[in-house]
Amino acid sequence: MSEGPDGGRREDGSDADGDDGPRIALAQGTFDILHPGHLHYLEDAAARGDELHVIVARRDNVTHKPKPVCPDRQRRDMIAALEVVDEAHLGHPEDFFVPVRDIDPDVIVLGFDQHHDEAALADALAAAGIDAEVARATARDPRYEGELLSTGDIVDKLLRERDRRSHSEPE
Ligand SMILES: Cc1cc2nc3c(=O)[nH]c(=O)nc-3n(C[C@H](O)[C@H](O)[C@H](O)COP(=O)(O)O)c2cc1C
Ligand SMILES: Nc1ncnc2c1ncn2[C@@H]1O[C@H](COP(=O)(O)OP(=O)(O)OP(=O)(O)O)[C@@H](O)[C@H]1O
Repeated sequence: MSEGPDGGRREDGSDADGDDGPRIALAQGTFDILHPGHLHYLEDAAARGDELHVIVARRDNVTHKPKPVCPDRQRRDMIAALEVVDEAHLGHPEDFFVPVRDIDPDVIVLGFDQHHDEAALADALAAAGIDAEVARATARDPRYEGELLSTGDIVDKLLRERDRRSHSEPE
């Protein structure tokens, strides 16, 4: 499951796979309109390895909530530009494990509210012959009045403001 303070390295310094290469952490998500909650998640994930790779969900695969407004490549490019991210990957159209095999992570870090179940994911990884721990990041709590820590909240506020303006402007 999770890792120790040194990110799960063994006495000999090797990582979960027993090799001496960098310990790879993997995060994933939609990342439509970036906000401090995303940064918190990615910093939490990055702290669990030497390198952070991120899979950005393809729009067509986002079926559990409203689809992102920003195009796939734009969302990937924004994640790739973050200092804390070593590499951002646009997810596979059909097989979620294709990029996982390419990245070969030591730990897959789920977001604090991500709808994936750790145990189910661990079982699916084992069944696919993928050797990676599964961990869950913490949530960022609001640090100041009005901080927007959800893409959905940002969109809702934008729509409310636009609606208010359109009703207050003279005909
Ligand atoms: C291990 C793992 C691999 C994934 N691989 C892909 C993928 O290849 N393509 C994709 O479109 N989504 C992939 N996803 C799904 C999305 O990245 C993300 O988990 C899902 O859309 C929920 O994102 P949200 O927390 O931003 O709502 C993967 C998720 C996990 C946990
Ligand atoms: N406030 C937050 N604190 C920590 N992690 C967060 C926070 N908000 C989002 N995340 C994480 O960022 C990842 C990407 O989330 P996503 O792109 O769905 O953003 P979101 O703001 O949660 O979107 P939505 O509001 O549409 O659900 C997920 O793993 C999610 O858990």
